[in-house]
Amino acid sequence: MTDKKYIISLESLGFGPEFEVFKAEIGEQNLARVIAEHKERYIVKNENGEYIAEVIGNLRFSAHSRFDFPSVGDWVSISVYEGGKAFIHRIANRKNALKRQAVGKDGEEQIIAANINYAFVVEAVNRDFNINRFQRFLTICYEADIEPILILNKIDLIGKDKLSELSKLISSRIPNVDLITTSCYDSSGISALREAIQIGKTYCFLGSSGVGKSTLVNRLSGAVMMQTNSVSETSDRGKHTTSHRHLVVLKEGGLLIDNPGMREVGIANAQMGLESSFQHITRLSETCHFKDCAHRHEKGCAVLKALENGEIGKDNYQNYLKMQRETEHFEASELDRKQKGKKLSKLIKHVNNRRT
Ligand SMILES: Nc1nc2c(ncn2[C@@H]2O[C@H](COP(=O)(O)OP(=O)(O)OP(=O)(O)O)[C@@H](O)[C@H]2O)c(=O)[nH]1
Ligand SMILES: [Zn+2]
Repeated sequence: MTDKKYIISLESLGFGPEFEVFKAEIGEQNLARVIAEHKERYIVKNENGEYIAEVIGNLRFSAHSRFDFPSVGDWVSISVYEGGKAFIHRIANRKNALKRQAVGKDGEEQIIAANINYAFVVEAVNRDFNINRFQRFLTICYEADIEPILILNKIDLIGKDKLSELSKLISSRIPNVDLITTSCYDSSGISALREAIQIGKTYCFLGSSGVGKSTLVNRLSGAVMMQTNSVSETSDRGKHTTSHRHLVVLKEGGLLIDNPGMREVGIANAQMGLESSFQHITRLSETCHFKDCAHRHEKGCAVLKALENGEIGKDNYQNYLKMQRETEHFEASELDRKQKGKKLSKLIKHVNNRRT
């Protein structure tokens, strides 16, 4: 066990009523949250401190996929043994999970983090600013049932006029989602951001590479209660052990997950999220002549009509189609994967039958 002086409650680690049953089943003393993941080693934390943990054989053997392994943010049942080490026995049902498609394996999903309340979706104001990407990340949030908050960062790079122009654009395209404008350089908006963070809630940062996610996390955790440095004290691999995903517990409450590798986030099976992030288009599509209208060239398409009369922007429409295609592609490749799996198992049966 390490860092005894940082004793905190389960609630401040994000524990909520949805995990009460799990807690009752395993006993409070065995409950912990996964705060870091590195290969197959984890750091788990509870009221007593932090432990380096690995999954027990049973869990490993019964696992069907990556989903059955712990990920950052999971609540787990542990048993502690000597030297601040623990075994992970079970994972509580996830409230939600942020997923991405594994690199190179078409269609297969990986869990990035679990049990998240809010996502800070970050875009920077420089030349790369892209409202479609904002919307793309929103789609991911809605699909995962994570409430988004928009951050427009690096506002030190532009003047007041440009900022108000961008803010207007964002609030017209994405109404009903809070927007915080920040600069890590001159600190503007950082206190507003800090105020938006609630005690015991888990936040992840989404946004493409270079928008300033890590810088923002560092700014917020300037008074970090506890980075997960305890691993480096006990492991032989030094500080870099924690370079993977981890959950930072802020001194003033609130839990942050920085997400390196969010670059490859794709729209995995996000039909539902797509519908909520393009509410206007979805509402229109209910009045299309054909029920399965793809809004591309169909007769009586309400979306195309709205596009024609300027009710929806061309940009918005094209972005919608692009994400639609991606979703379809994902669904198709997943189906393909399942069919291949079936074919393979048939083949194996066939071979086995011939042997006997
Ligand atoms: N001008 C300006 N630069 C910033 C600001 N915030 C971050 N940067 C710079 O932007 C660059 C990228 O910042 P990071 O925090 O590494 O970006 P990231 O989103 O974490 O990127 P990945 O880790 O690749 O996903 C760094 O050089 C930062 O110093 C800001 O508010 N203003
Ligand atoms: Zn249509």
